[in-house]
Amino acid sequence: MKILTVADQEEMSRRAAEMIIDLVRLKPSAVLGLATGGTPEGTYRLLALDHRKNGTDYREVRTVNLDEYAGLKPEDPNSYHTYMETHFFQYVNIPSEQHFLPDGTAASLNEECEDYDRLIDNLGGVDLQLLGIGRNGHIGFNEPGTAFNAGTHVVKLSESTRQANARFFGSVQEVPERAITMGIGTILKSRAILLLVSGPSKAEAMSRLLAGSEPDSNFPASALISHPNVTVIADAAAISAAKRKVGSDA
Ligand SMILES: O=P(O)(O)OC[C@H]1O[C@](O)(CO)[C@@H](O)[C@@H]1O
Repeated sequence: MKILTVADQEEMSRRAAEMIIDLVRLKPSAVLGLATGGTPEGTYRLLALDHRKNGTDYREVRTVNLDEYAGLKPEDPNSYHTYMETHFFQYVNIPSEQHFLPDGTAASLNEECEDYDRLIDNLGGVDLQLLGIGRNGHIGFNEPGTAFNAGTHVVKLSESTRQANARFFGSVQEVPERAITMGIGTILKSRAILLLVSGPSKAEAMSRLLAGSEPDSNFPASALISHPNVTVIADAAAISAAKRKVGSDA
């Protein structure tokens, strides 16, 4: 796992956008695994800017998102379908039939999960998976305790995740209790993984990544240790808060 420390969230976003642009230029039909949440918003903004200014071409790109809330229709303002449209898809030229997200309203969520893993395989697998990290170390919506070989599945969201995401909804009660997420096993099949970590709220998770602990299912991001091609871009705020945490725990 390669850990790059950068000055701030803007530099983190710029480095991440550069990696994605380089990949798309090298492999125009790349399969991009995409993430939601606050962390990647700057990266999407810079990709949109680059597309407008430099014309990076996304016509052949396919995208698969990590997760979606159960029960939210694609057009719901809080769905991850809407997030992706708002922050990225509307600004670049990926044909809409090449955007894939799990359907949180499918009649059978379990079948939807199986279909989603099949879809990713049929696309030839993910070339680069973008990830954020939850305060408890979750990746996608894989909460602590998830098996590292799990495929796409339905999860019950932890209280801390619902609290953290309440800022996007009116209140914590409105945050759905369940979601569909790519499993850690699905994520680990990606050929390359780019994990973005920003801000002091990620101190606990970042300190565990820095410690390079053994894979532990209670800390989902530790699954990434076993993957041969993981880059972590962390801003100084996350790194220094993590180091302070290690110091105060010692
Ligand atoms: O980037 P944020 O908003 O801090 O969220 C971190 C992680 O939590 C999630 O939003 C899920 O709770 C992930 O999609 C994201 O990677």
